[in-house]
Amino acid sequence: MTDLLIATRGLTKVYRGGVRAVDGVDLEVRAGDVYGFLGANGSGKTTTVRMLLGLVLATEGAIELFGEAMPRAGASVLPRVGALVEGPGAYPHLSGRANLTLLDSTDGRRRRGDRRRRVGEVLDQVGLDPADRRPVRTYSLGMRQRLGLASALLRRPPLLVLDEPTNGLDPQGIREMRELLLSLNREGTTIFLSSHLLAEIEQMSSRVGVLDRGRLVLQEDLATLQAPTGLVRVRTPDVSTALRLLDGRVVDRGEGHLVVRSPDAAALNAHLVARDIRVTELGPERRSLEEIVLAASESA
Ligand SMILES: Nc1ncnc2c1ncn2[C@@H]1O[C@H](COP(=O)(O)OP(=O)(O)OP(=O)(O)O)[C@@H](O)[C@H]1O
Repeated sequence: MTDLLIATRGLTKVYRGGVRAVDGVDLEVRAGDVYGFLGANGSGKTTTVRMLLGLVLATEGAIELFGEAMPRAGASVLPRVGALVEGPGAYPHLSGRANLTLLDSTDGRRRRGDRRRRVGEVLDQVGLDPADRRPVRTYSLGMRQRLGLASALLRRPPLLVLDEPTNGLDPQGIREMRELLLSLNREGTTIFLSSHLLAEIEQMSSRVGVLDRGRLVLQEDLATLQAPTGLVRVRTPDVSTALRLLDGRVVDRGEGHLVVRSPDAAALNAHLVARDIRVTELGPERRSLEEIVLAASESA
């Protein structure tokens, strides 16, 4: 499991009272991934994230972060992991800046002289005003979420583990968070993020894991999942002429469009245009993540 930044085998959590919140999960997160961990409310995402970070003890199974067994290797591994878990903790009577300064001072390996600059940089990065002196208790949920991310970034960790990072953010805040995470990923940070929002995972992730009632029902690269299906969607005002021409290859038709079996969209386009069929739009069909997730959950 060593070339993976996060690897679990048979990870299971049974809470007291018998709730099997996580059931035999094998995660594989590679360096450079934006791994979208998708699941409905209550499917076990938070429990999994907490086990990865050593905050909840697994009932069964193994966890490795950076190839080292958790929670045993926590002291050497966790400084390399930036985490944002539900309800980021901060001192409510202090400003965001003061909270981060305090946090930075607990890390003995950090140079004191750089602290001001370091703290200013991460505040800036997450879109909080470094000059803001208001106490955290006056912060909105979105501002607290940003502060939580700033704390996670303070050590410039190569791996971020984020539980629902866009919780409480407005659409503009969600977009900023997405752009920030993608830019960190481009610079080399591996990101594991949980979400119950399909669209969010579809827009951000290179790899997807889907949790359904505690079980991992799907884990695959998004590009593989959304590879062309061998079908091409054609939009044209000349549906009936096109239908006659493509007889036998049309698998579906609708108002102003056809779905055609064809391995080569460009060749199909040339064929239609050569027969004077007006094409307003044409492209390979890809399954949406929603369709993929529904199919995986149904067959599990
Ligand atoms: N401390 C606990 N004791 C008992 N059961 C728990 C505990 N924490 C979570 N559970 C149960 O475990 C299951 C999974 O919960 P978990 O919070 O991990 O899911 P989730 O996917 O993160 O959901 P959400 O998106 O709502 O946070 C749920 O049935 C929940 O009620």
